[in-house]
This record gives sequence, structure tokens and C-alpha cells, in this order.
Amino acid sequence: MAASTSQHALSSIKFWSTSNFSLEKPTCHVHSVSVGRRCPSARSLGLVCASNSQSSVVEPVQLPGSPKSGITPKKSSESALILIRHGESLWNEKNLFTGCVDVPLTPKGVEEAIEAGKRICNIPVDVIYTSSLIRAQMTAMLAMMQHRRKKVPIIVHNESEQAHKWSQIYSEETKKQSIPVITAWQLNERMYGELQGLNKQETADRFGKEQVHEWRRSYDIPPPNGESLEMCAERAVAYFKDQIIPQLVAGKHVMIAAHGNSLRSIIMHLDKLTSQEVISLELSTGIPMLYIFKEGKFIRRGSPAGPSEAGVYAYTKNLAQYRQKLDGMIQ
Ligand SMILES: O=C(O)[C@@H](CO)OP(=O)(O)O
Repeated sequence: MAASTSQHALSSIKFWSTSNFSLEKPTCHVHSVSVGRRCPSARSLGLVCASNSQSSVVEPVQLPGSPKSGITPKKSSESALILIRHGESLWNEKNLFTGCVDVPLTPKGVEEAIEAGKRICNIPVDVIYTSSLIRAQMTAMLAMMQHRRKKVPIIVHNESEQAHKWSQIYSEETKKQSIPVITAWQLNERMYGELQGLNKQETADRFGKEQVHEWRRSYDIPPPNGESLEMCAERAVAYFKDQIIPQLVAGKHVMIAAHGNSLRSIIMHLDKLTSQEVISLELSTGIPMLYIFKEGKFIRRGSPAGPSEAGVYAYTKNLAQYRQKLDGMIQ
């Protein structure tokens, strides 16, 4: 069921395919590495203090082509991959374990999402993936409202044949001005089991700080009747490999709006973090992180500090060209 839904989703993206923007001739700058507050590991730099905008010197992940997808890799192209954790939710504010409980953003979370959108407003986006939870979807939509290209993000409904049929668009021109938003439960927050709804501080007081830290950050120890990060990775990383990598291979620029732990598992995969290193990986709410996918490798670019931040655009001539193109369209 999940597989066929995903296949539907993929075919509708092909159908919706918009820009074939190709990024070529990168001028690769190795910038200084900045150290995050809580993570001494060089491999997670730039992610702990995710507001940091400098690029990293991470050894890129080597990926094979796209054996299953049948999509021909575009050798000369580069794709942008933006990862964004949702803005502050009402339960983040109350310091409650949230997991798969579907809680909306706070006004501060709304602001964070808008701010994130401003930071990435010059970076191309062809397709958006979000979890099935409202806090990630609100974040994706609010962020895209800020994008200078002004395409309309539209949620793809493939949950039933009728939903698919009833949400069709009958103008090719309108489709070109839209960005498909694919929602996938596989990108949901890790299921927190019997901790969902409990106060984090009270839980630490009751079970001990170390035990709670183990539940929250260890790789393979699940909270009571919940998912460990490893279990969460089994579905989130599998989805990333099966559905999202083929888009990048095909030259599409992708944004993923998801959650602290589903994104930690994807970043662990991209940056080849060990199960020890991932313990220190913390993601702030509403901070976008940029990777460039080129020739099967992911190159982490950190987080754009602002729409015109030189570091991000300096990396590829074509990111800069895309921005110039937007400047031209908007004048
Ligand atoms: O409660 C949750 O669902 C998560 C994210 O807010 O908490 P944690 O910081 O423990 O990963």
C-alpha cells in the first residue's frame, strides 16, 4: 500500500516536473569549519548550531546511480537539497514529548518558518517532501510563501483514486507555476511511545536525567514502546533513498520539511555519522540546511544566513545564476 502510494507520488512529480535548471562548473571553496556548542565532532559541525552559515569540509557521501528508479542521472547537473526541521510547536513550547502526536506551530514557530523561507528564497525548489504531520506541513508552506519565484506549493493527494482524480489541475501553465508537495508518514517524527504527552523535565526528574537522555538521543535504545533512532531511520532513510534520491539524480531541487529525529537519521546517513556521533547531533527548529548533490555525492553547505549570503551562492556559478534570474524576473 505504502509502496504503491509512493509510486503514484513519484509519477505525479515526473508529470509536474518544472524547471530543468542545471547547475554546472562549481567553484568549490573549502571554507573554515565552525564548531557547534554541544558537538565536538567535526562531522556534525554546522548542524548543532544550525544557524551557522559556513560550509563544511565533510567527506561527501558516495552514492551509486539510481538503479531502481530508471531515471537517467544527469551527469553535469547539480541539485539543491534543503532540509528543514519544523518551527516551534505548541508542545515544544510546553516541553512535552511529541513524537507522532499531530500538534501545530506556535506563533513563534510560524515566525521561524517565515524566517527560514527568507533564508532560502533564492534557492531553487522543484519538489517538496513533508511528513504527514501538520507542524512540518505548516513550516513548508510558510517557508515557500517567502520564495521569490512565487510558485504555489500544492499538496499532492494520492491517498485514494478519488482524491487523486479530484485534485487534478487542468492547465499546463498553472502546473508549471506550482510545486508538488508530497506528504509521507515515513518522514514523521520518531514515535515516542509512552513518553508522548509527558513533560520532559518531569520525566527526567522521575526516571533520571541519564535515562531520559538515552531515550532521547541514543541510536538504538527505544523509549518505552516507542521507536529508537535506528527504527526511525529504517523507514525515513529508506524513503529518502527510494523516493528522494531519484529526484536529485534527475536534477530536481528538493526541500524536505520534517522533524528533529527523522532528519537526524537522514543527516546521519548523508554525513556518515557513527551511532556515537549522532548522539550529539541537535537540530534547531526552523533552521534550513543546504546540501548540494552532484555526481552522486552530497556536499554539505551549512545554513544560509540570509537570502544574499555570499557563502552559499559562491559555491556554484549556477546557484548565483538562478538568483540573478530571479532578480531579472522581479525587476
Ligand atoms: O518531543 C519530540 O517529539 C522530540 C522533538 O521535539 O523531542 P526530542 O528533543 O526528545 O527529540
